[in-house]
Amino acid sequence: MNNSNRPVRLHWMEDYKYLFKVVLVGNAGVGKTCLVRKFTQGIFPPGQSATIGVDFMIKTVKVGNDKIKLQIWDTAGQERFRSITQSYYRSAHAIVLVYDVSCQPSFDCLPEWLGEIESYANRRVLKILVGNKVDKGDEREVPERIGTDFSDVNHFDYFLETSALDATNVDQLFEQVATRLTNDMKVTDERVHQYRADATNSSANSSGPIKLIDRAQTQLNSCCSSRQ
Ligand SMILES: Nc1nc2c(ncn2[C@@H]2O[C@H](COP(=O)(O)OP(=O)(O)OP(=O)(O)O)[C@@H](O)[C@H]2O)c(=O)[nH]1
Repeated sequence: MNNSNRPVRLHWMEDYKYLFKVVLVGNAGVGKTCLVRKFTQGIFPPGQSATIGVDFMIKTVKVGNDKIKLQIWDTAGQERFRSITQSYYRSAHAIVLVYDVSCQPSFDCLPEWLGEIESYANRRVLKILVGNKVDKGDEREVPERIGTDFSDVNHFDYFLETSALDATNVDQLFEQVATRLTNDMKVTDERVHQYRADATNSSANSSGPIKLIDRAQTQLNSCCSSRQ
């Protein structure tokens, strides 16, 4: 995660540790808005209309003892909004790519969405694949195994099937996102502290403290860019 994508570290008076941006993408009608509203408001909205451009909602979750704020961006799946939604990829810490298990064409479009992610998102973004509408048992067109295989082959960090209608795995989806991002961030923070401590100790015996800190940062960047 580069500096521009580091989560906002919040002042102590705001009692949460990190704020992460999560962006949902996928074909129109796969259920992105319903997933977000189920998680943030606990409702399945009747007659949900298509999203225009982008919308966002916020929810705070607990990861261990830490409060984590998720800023969840719900993008429009319709092609005509594509240029607007692309601009939201860059600052995302996690991208949730959603298809509808009862709609084969929404699964067939996944490579196109992956192309968008590769073109516009940070290359270390957390990638989650979601097959929604599992409540539509008899109407299923995409077997779970096919979703798992696609996730593995394309190096997603996590795959699960959900239902915004009956709440299957909805909380789990966003809790996984929060947990994984928090854990990644803590590892990065520990490395930064360690390198800074090493650089400070070394500089006590050296005439070039600035260079040592620069070198530590370079090492950190190269070791942190190995994800994916
Ligand atoms: N059976 C079932 N229907 C769902 C589920 N999630 C969403 N729907 C329905 O699918 C339709 C589309 O849902 P939305 O949440 O608007 O889909 P979207 O992906 O946000 O669509 P866009 O905003 O156009 O990109 C609505 O009629 C919902 O009621 C689900 O888990 N199960």
